[in-house]
Amino acid sequence: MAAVTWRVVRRWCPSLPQVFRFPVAQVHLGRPKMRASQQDFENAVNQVKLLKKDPGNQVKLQLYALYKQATDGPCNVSKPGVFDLVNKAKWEAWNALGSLPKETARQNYVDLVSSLSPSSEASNQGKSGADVKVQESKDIVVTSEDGITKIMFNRPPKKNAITFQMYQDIILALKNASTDNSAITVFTGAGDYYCSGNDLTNFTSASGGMEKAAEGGAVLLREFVNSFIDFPKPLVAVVNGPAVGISVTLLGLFDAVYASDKATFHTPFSHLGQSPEACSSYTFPKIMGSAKATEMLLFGKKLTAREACAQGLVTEVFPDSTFKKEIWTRLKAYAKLPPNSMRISKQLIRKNEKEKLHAVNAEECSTLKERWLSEECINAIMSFLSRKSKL
Ligand SMILES: CCCCCC/C=C/C(=O)SCCNC(=O)CCNC(=O)[C@H](O)C(C)(C)COP(=O)(O)OP(=O)(O)OC[C@H]1O[C@@H](n2cnc3c(N)ncnc32)[C@H](O)[C@@H]1OP(=O)(O)O
Repeated sequence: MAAVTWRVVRRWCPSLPQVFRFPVAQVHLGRPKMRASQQDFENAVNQVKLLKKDPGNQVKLQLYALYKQATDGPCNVSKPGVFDLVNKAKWEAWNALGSLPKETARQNYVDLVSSLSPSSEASNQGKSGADVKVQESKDIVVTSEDGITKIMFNRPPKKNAITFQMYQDIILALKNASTDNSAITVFTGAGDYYCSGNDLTNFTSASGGMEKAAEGGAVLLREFVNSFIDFPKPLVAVVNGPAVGISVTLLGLFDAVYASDKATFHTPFSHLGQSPEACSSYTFPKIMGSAKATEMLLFGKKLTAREACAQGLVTEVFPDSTFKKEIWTRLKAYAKLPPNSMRISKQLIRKNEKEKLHAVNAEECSTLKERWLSEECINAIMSFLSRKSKL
């Protein structure tokens, strides 16, 4: 099987990868699908041979890398010489998958092949006997176009507040984006808000009592933030409007943050009887100095986009009237830069911080778990829900 894939890639990949455009594909994410079986994987390998349309060199390299990872595990061969262009590109694609588990690589391979041939997914599911209906998630919309995977909060009637399901959808979206053929990944919001933070009804509507909900929430939050800490490609936020709570704190883990001049940045944790998350207790003082971080994280000072830019949390601010046009033109140009180079540079920048970020995340989550059970927090949430308080 390896030889077949190797031949296919070699035939498809006669020169160094150029920058290829990928066709527009909209992927609605829902609950994680059943794990791909060995049979699904083998079916997908055979399906690749039958593809009528050349999917482009980027995709073929990704297929090669995932195949090798799924069958041989992490890259274990030495890097080809600098003039061995094709093999070097293949080696780099495989090596970039790091320690991705074999099962995950197998699943990603099957998903990637499914996305190339729309009818194949249904037939794969039929063959494995899994009659799993993939539930579409209307609240997180993931699209891929022009080398950019866009993950959009899509719950405008609730100002894009994040439900437990949306946290899970985002974890899955980031997992898929880390191995898809896009060069960069972008978060943005639908409607007038970027995101109003954690949905304050998450805990009150959870079955099984507050204690169980707090326990589960802390585990989910930790995994959610970890997927941002470990995300391997450039991660960009396009902040189209006000941002609150966790949607602000996460920005410290992004590689670039572009904002409309209508955006505001608000972390009202003390008002809610809570404490900072998403590593902001570490990233914010580092980005803006401890005095300014204290004003935001302890006193809940809301920043305008220009203030946030002056503090280093935002990369650049645009007039709202031209924001979308200007920013997408720019991002499309960035997405044409060599993806491996960007990924490797990000790895260098993030490498020395990772251990620290994971430790901070763990501590923030266990602190929050306690906070969610505190009287201060419960009263603040009840007050919001009974509309006595608005931020
Ligand atoms: C796994 C768990 C991880 C948890 C991590 C910890 C995260 C912490 C945080 O994110 S803390 C921040 C939480 N967010 C807030 O406190 C914001 C609360 N919302 C507001 O203060 C306001 O709604 C507003 C300022 C965002 C917008 O005000 P306004 O323009 O006047 O609109 P409405 O208030 O009428 O809102 C419209 C509609 O949306 C509902 N809504 C808005 N935000 C949230 C929210 N965060 N949670 C739940 N619901 C929200 C609001 O109730 C209205 O609903 P309705 O039309 O009344 O049904």
